[in-house]
Amino acid sequence: MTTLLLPLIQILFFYLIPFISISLYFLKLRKTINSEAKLKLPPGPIKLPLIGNLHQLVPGNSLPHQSLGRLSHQYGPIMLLQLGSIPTLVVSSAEMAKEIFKTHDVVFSGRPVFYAAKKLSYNCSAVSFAPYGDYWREIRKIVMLELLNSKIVQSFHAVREEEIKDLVKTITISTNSSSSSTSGFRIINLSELALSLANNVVCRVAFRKKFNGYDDHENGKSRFREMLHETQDLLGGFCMSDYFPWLTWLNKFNGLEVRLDKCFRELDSFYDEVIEEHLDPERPQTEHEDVVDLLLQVQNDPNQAMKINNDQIKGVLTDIFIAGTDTTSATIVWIMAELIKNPAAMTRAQEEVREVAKGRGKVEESELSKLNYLKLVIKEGFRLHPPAPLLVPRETTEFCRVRGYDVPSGTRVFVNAREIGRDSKYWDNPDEFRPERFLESSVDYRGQNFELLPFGAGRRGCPGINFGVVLIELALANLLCSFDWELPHGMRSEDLDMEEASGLTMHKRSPLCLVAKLVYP
Ligand code: HEM
Repeated sequence: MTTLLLPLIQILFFYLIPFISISLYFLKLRKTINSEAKLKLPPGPIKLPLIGNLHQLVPGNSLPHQSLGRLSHQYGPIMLLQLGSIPTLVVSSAEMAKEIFKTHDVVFSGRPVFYAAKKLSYNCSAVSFAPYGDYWREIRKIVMLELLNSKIVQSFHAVREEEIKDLVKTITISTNSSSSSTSGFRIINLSELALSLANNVVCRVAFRKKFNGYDDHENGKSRFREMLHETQDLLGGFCMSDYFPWLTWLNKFNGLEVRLDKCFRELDSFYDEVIEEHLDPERPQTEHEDVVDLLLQVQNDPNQAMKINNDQIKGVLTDIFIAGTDTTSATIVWIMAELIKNPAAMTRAQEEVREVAKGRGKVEESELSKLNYLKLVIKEGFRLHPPAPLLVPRETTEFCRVRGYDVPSGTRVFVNAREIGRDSKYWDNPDEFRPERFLESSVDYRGQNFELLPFGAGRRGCPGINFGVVLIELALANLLCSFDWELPHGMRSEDLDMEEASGLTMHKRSPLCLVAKLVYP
């Protein structure tokens, strides 16, 4: 019996399924070609059979936003590519971004469903991955009103201040121990410390536990760190079926499904543990509620229009971990790297924070509004290094005409925020880090000025902007207040690697390692 079944299964997997998939692909292709012939589509490069323009996305060592930026110089600020079998619109100018985020915002408010994201966001229960519609509207409203409004973000100030105090203490202890250095000063890995800071703040705000509190002591590993890292890796990695949906069956055989299942099970049991702890009536009360407390209150509130279940709570927690940690730490690192390369800006920012912190040696959250120059530094950092260079992909929900071009329903959309932030049409010497350019300008990053879009814009613009920015401001203010920063001995600022890494968030490719010298108040 088994000897008969085996060849049959082999025929099915190796011949029949690929044959059916390829036939379906060509049938769809014929239908698409027929309907495209009648449309006035945006310009774009010639497509190869089967893969379309996929080969042009990552030529050589380029990252997708860099390759797309180069293509847009050739084909214009609105271009259409075919990535695998997915029509993809790429928007690369402020004018075109305004068209899609303002004039056609509703049509452009869909999100494509990616294979890994669907599973890890509890079947798209997270705000960021939910399809445009009633569920997304309600869950976003809950997140905006109950979790991320400015009063609640402000209520977490003690967590931020404590974590930054710990960060300064860790660096101070390192600077006092000269054991591991060659020049008498210890080298600080700021990339690692900034990531720990963001993770600790988000974990304490989300469920009142330190990021390092979930350690696997037996194996000496941080269970949470590994889980978060794997989730980000899966969400940011390349998945064939996101470009060739007819190849979804491959995920069962290429190891992806197994990896995803394992990651999901770990994440899920971790969330279950956290929710159970929060439901324990014996749990000690504290002054402030955390995100899980707030979501459980929403779940039990009879006045809420939508009843949320535990999977939806877990989806929102995934939102907060994924969207709120790497983006913030990457920004802190890029800005510190730019300041070290631009000593005049560093000195000006330090003079400002030290004046505000006079005699106390630290900046408090209530004093951030006085740091005008630091705010310009942060704007300039976001312009040059938006942590999500292509934002989060959108998808058109129906047919639409943009500046005379036809954009079919279901088109995937990338907005190249990094390219727009360096467009010489809006920015003088666009590659220069020059915070003073904002002195005479009211341009801001909150989604109203389409030449600066690190948080996106429109209905689906980032709801965590206040949460992210306040941590970035407070961290930078205190790093600049407490320490003088230098490059390691013998290194020149031209040697500092400013290359970008691939992944869900645009990190600096190599960690930022600097020498810190404690400044006494
Ligand atoms: C430097 C920090 C951050 C940056 C640069 C950033 C950037 C972005 C971008 C570009 C988008 C896509 C916007 C669009 O499609 O127009 C987004 C969406 C989102 N962000 Fe952020 N983000 C940051 C911090 C945060 C934080 C701290 C949270 C939560 C605590 C958060 C939660 C979200 C959520 C839930 C969405 C999805 C919104 C939707 O689809 O309706 N973000 N973010």
